[in-house]
Amino acid sequence: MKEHCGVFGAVGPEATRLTFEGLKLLQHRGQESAGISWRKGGFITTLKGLGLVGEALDPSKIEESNLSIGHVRYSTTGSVTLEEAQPLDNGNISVSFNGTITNHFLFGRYSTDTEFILKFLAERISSGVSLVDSVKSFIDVADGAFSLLILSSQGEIIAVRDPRGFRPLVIGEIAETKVVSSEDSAIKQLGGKVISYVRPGEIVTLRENEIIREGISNLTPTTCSFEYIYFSRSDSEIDGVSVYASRIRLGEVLAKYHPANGEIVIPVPDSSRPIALGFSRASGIPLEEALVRTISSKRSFIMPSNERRKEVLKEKFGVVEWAVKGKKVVLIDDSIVRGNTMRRLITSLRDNGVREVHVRIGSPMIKYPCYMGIDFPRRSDLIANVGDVDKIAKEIDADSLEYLTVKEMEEAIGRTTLCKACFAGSYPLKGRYVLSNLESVFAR
Ligand SMILES: O=P(O)(O)OC[C@H]1O[C@H](OP(=O)(O)OP(=O)(O)O)[C@H](O)[C@@H]1O
Ligand SMILES: NC(=O)CC[C@H](N)C(=O)O
Ligand code: SF4
Ligand SMILES: [Mg+2]
Repeated sequence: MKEHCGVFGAVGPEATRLTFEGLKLLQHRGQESAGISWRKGGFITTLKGLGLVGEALDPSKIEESNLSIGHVRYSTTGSVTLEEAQPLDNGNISVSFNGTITNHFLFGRYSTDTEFILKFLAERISSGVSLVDSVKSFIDVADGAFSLLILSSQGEIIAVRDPRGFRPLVIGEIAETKVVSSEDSAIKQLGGKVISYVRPGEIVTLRENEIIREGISNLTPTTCSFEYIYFSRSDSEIDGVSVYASRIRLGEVLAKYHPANGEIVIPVPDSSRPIALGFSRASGIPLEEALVRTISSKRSFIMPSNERRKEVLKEKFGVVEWAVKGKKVVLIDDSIVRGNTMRRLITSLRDNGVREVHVRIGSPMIKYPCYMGIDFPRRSDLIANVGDVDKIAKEIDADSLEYLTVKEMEEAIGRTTLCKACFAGSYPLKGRYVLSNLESVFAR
């Protein structure tokens, strides 16, 4: 799957430096491109590049400013080009966003949903509507997921979270500077503190001397379960719920309802580590770090094509033969999407003399596409499509395979206000869409 993106913004002293540092701490959310916009003398400048933050942005080209937003991208629309990288600016406003505008195609032909947002707002503003009111009419018409930052040449940043709160967004402060970030771990690691998680539907205006918060949605939030399962960093809290604690509990609940007859528990690094730890503690089966992740490897799931995903996986894992040879192992991952990771790992484990592989997954089976910020837009891409659990087990060559149920996942995360569309098929969207139409609109 391709997924999310990360957004970071700052108002106050050292805004651009903090944005640059913040983006590095959100790198797990997007690895295709990175960009920063800042305001100097009433003008907006944007610097963008392809690749990781360190490759894409030369810090010596970033000017000092007290108003800045940034982005790390994992595309869900369009392609991986510099033009489509974010932030996207028109000289007047600059837009940086995490999510997918599910209905953007109903408003015209845009290369990305970000372009739609920018043009929608620009059109309202040019007809005399204020930025905040333009944002309000955007919220009225847009469907889907958006944690969105808008930097204005007038000297403010507006931060908005969609009315269902699909993606995380948090405001905080680092010394004198007000910041907004996809995840609170970035704020805390930079020495700052959280002011508040942005509430679903809320519009926050950040200026040097004030924060104005308005508008809250009365819809039940449906925050993406995958933020807890895979996407966010373990040291983040989403809306006050610890991602690490959720992952530990996913493992404990997995051990409780889906025990496995193995001699060691092996995590698939990185994101399943706390899940495997929870499973190991609850089951009493010792944990072995028998898969070693190549230090330079990227997240495979957020690569833009299946070829690139497989390339990443080829170099990603080594197996500690000493730890696994002759053993029955319980292999824990947070999710199976296309099955690339599992296929590859089980083959490697067997090549290293493993006797039995029992796979336990810390999420329910992914059967439906996502159009709310994560990039698995076609049913045919999902391994769940090959049939029932036994067929999938056969496909990945596992001796046994079990997933959590949706209820068990909710029990573990400790939150029922979650989106579960990719597991259950019912989409918490405003509009009703025919799945096969969305599949062709979002096919890339
Ligand atoms: O079934 P698949 O299509 O292979 O996708 C699922 C895998 O992708 C993710 O890992 P990823 O490599 O993206 O990142 P991680 O190192 O953070 O776990 C996820 O944690 C699974 O391991
Ligand atoms: N993952 C995301 O949040 C992607 C943002 C936006 N839909 C894009 O394609 O650039
Ligand atoms: S469909 Fe799945 S991946 Fe997409 S927002 Fe909902 S829970 Fe998250
Ligand atoms: Mg993984």
